[in-house]
Amino acid sequence: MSFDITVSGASLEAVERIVPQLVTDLVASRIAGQDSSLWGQDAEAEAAKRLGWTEAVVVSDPLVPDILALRDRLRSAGVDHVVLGGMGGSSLAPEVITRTAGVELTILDTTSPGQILAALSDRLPTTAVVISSKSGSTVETDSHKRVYEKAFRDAGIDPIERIVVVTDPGSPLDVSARADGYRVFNADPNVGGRYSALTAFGLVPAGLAGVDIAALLDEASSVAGRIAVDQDDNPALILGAAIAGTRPLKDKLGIIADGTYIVGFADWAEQLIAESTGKLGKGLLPVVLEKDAPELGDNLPDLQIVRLVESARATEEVEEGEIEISGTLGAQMLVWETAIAVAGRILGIDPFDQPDVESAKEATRGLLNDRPELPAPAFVDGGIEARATADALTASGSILGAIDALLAQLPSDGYLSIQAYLNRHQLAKAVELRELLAARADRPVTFGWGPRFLHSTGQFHKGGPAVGVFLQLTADEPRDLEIPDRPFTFGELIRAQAQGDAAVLALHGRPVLTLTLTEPADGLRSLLSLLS
Ligand SMILES: O=P(O)(O)OC[C@H]1O[C@H](O)[C@H](O)[C@@H](O)[C@@H]1O
Repeated sequence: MSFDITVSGASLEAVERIVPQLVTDLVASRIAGQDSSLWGQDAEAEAAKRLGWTEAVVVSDPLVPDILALRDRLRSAGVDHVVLGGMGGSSLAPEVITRTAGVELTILDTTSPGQILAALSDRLPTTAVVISSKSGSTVETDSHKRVYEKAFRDAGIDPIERIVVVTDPGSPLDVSARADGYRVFNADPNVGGRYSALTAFGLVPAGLAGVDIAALLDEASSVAGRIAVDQDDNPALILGAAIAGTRPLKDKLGIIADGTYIVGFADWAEQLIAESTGKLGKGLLPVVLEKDAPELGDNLPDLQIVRLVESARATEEVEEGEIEISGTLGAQMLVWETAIAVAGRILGIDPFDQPDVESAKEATRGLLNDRPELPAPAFVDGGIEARATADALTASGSILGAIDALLAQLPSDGYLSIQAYLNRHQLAKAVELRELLAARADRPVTFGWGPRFLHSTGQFHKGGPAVGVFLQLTADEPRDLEIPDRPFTFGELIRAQAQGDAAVLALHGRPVLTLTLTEPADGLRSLLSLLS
């Protein structure tokens, strides 16, 4: 078992209709051969520098001994804890890889001051930090590096001994880290962030944390031959057609872990699917669902279920209308990457760009420069401040009324996105809002931690079909944290990120309700009880 897929219902019909054409067009072998003309003329220049992932397994192989040697050196220096600072493609793959292997890796893909302070005070004397950024210019990751450099120095530890950098050759981070004497791993610059799982970005943090990364590459390698051939049973062609070819298009992909040994696969797949396809008003929205999610009982015509099952089950009868997939983690990563490239061709979009991500970053920068006063809340109810992009949303003067007014804006093909700019560890229960609101909305509901999701599903929210409504949760965190040599703190940054994204969503005509928990723990408790 390296990878199995079974399709039924509308997705089976799509596979039967589309795969023969994909075979005739030699799509599989052309992807494997890095043919950049597959997505049309407008996409060709970008695709020409974004197809390196097709040979990632071979290119990455020589990295493995270097990573393992560094792991041994750090361990013999007493390191027993690895932290990763990185966003999007630079953290999501290491997350699923280490969670699946049951190996500890502390991931900082946040700007929550409380969450970062907690990491800084956790085993600092025996900690190594991986700073990962392809572009080498991501503000969150640069800030993680700055605070850890200071913390190590303050503790009398030379940061050069403890910080490892992963970046593309020639990036600003590559240049400065090499000049400072850090250990740097470079990755193939012809691979985009969300396609970088099997490159240094997935392998360095996971390998240093203790995962058997050679085995992961072997898993991917075992499926590489099958996905490169122009045949009807090529699993990447089947998956691409099944998710992107249904008629009418079922453009919400409900991904359910149901027996797979992989922990958190959908968190990784979310970025690959949403950021690759969500543009030009089109795209596939990944919705991470539990086995008993309210959406499953709603018989939603635009929801395609993808069930990740254990190996034996994939060969049994598939649940009507669903796609069932099994496979090892390495194999799944490579098949999904290829399938999304195939889906891009079917949908008529460039799967390798992310034209709308920059807009939220720009808005954030503008707010940090200009420092406008936060507008007064429309109302405060039980310690929760409410602000919205339209007065009608807050006219009721109550939290429940405002949430219902937001849900009333949902079109029949819409979705609700919950965006929690919160301390993920302290307020972990915020994820429970998803089930409660899905039961209330009768439409698909997604949940993302901010600012993490901005580098993942954020592209879809702005570039995909304009049918989303947005619930932002922010908090007045009790402690803030300076970012060394920066004119703003983490607290100011996370606030500007939420405000900046809301402003851009509003420019796209989308409704946004922002609830600020002035006492975070109490506020979340009362929100959960209000909705229960
Ligand atoms: O690895 P970095 O260059 O820091 O980028 C991290 C993330 O940043 C952006 O938001 C991109 O849209 C993502 O695709 C990328 O994974």
